[in-house]
Amino acid sequence: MAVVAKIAPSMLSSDFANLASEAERMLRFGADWLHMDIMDRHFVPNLTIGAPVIESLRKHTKAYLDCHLMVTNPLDYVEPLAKAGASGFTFHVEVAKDYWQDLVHQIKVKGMRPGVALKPGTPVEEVYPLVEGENPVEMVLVMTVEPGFGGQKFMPETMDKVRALRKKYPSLDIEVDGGLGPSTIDMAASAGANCIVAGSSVFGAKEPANVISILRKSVRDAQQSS
Ligand SMILES: O=C(CO)[C@@H](O)[C@H](O)COP(=O)(O)O
Repeated sequence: MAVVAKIAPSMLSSDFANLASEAERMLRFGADWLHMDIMDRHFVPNLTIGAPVIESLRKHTKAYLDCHLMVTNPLDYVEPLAKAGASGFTFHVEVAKDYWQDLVHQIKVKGMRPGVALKPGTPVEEVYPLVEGENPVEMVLVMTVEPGFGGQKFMPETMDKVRALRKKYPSLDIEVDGGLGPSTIDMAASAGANCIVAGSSVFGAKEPANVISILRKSVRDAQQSS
């Protein structure tokens, strides 16, 4: 089964004081998902949002809220985020090596879609057991910058991981996040990524709808030529 292109503007680059209207604007411009960066100032050196903000946003939209947990203790967030209305729950493999099975089980029981993320320095082999296990994750998020901040430079060397994942798992959702925009998307799309997170390139554009459509076209073109 072919994987579907999903374009997910990172709301970290939005005006947080107007989150609901920013979300509505992105969906109107063609976004498939809204990417929500949850940071605890421990796993990463930045602090952003948590369940209360997801809950507030959920009151204004039915959109898929793709939550990326850059936190040291993801288990603590399962119940609150489920209650808040999160759709996807992507945790980092670096913190969950000893208990990912329980974590994935709880995420699914609470009705969310589990994903696993890995930092640029983490070997891709570390997520294989999570994709192949009895209770597998449904998406792998390959970080293409060091997690923590928007507006960083895309790291092309992370594409080896995307290529390896796509070769091994033809129907897996593979997400990339960090430094993606019109000048870098072809590298990610041709490596096999189908879920594209983009913050500054979309929110900083004069015409965000154009950027969203360029990102989608690149993924579709790469899929057709593969
Ligand atoms: O998770 C993160 C940063 O840790 C990202 O979601 C960024 O927010 C993406 O922003 P750009 O690199 O596209 O500006």
